[in-house]
Amino acid sequence: MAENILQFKDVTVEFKLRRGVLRAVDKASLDVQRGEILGIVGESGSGKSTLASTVLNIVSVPGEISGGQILYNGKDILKLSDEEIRKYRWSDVAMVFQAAQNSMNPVIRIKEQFLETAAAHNGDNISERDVLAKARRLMEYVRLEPDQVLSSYPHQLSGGMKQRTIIAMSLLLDPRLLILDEPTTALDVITQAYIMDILKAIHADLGITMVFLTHDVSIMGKIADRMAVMYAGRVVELGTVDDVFYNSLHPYTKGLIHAAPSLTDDVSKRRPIPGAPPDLINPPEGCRFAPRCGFYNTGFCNGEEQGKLIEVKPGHFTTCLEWERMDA
Ligand SMILES: Nc1ncnc2c1ncn2[C@@H]1O[C@H](COP(=O)(O)OP(=O)(O)OP(=O)(O)O)[C@@H](O)[C@H]1O
Repeated sequence: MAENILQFKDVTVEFKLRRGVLRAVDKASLDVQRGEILGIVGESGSGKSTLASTVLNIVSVPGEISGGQILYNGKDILKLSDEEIRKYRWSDVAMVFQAAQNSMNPVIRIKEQFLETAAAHNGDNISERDVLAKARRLMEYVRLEPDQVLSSYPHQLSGGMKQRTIIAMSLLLDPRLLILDEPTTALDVITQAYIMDILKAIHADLGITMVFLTHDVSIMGKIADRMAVMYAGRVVELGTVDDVFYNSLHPYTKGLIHAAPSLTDDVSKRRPIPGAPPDLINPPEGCRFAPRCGFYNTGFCNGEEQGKLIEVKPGHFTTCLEWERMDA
């Protein structure tokens, strides 16, 4: 059986807002296997980024992790001391944030950004010389010209170059798990494909575990081994990419796949999912997808769900009670 590097167990994250409590992640459970590339897909607002931020315990204010556990190599990261978590960030787990290319410090050169990262998170005190030697090697890894890029300011680089620089920086302290939040979304298709290629090469070379978050389901087949589908704060389906694509066990997954643009498909065959995701302050009882689901109220589904992922076929999980009718 595959060994888990990371486990989310019933993780709940709440934002206490004026309007009420918004539960961005609601009892999400998910295992990440050592060495795999796991994709998490879901519409904007489904809770992907919030779930990912729990891995580093950096949920943004006014959010808080109000329930569940996040286990890294079996250890509850919510119980780490400040010193332990500082070392754990970047050296065990690194994250490339959404639109990270816009968040680089504009007034310092790339090489100083590498040095600052090492200084902030590296307990073993590698010398500046070693940090820069490593930065050069990593730049080659992401197919950038080291001397030119390391002495540049962020504005001197294209969007794709900045994103590759950030991927290189995330590898500086040899993390075992890399989380990438929409790493190619702001980029053109050619640059996207190039970055995907680089990520696959890094994965093959370093055997690093990757968690890849995106709203674009069509990317999954190009990069991931397994994929999880999130809807309204919950993980509703999980399995190998092939199983989830070709034998979907949740109507939301089917909807997402049929709504996805494809370069080869006839655009007229694209079918958007009707309606909109629920308000997470007052979500519907039972299955949150029911109001948008073609199976709801057709005689056999009354909107109940299993409440958690159930393994209905080996390695393939769903929350939908009607999974057997999914081919109908
Ligand atoms: N700082 C915050 N304050 C209030 N609500 C927030 C905050 N951050 C996220 N949320 C809410 O939590 C829910 C989940 O958002 P999240 O960003 O995790 O989704 P996502 O699937 O990653 O979408 P996207 O790709 O658009 O970021 C949304 O309803 C969002 O409005």
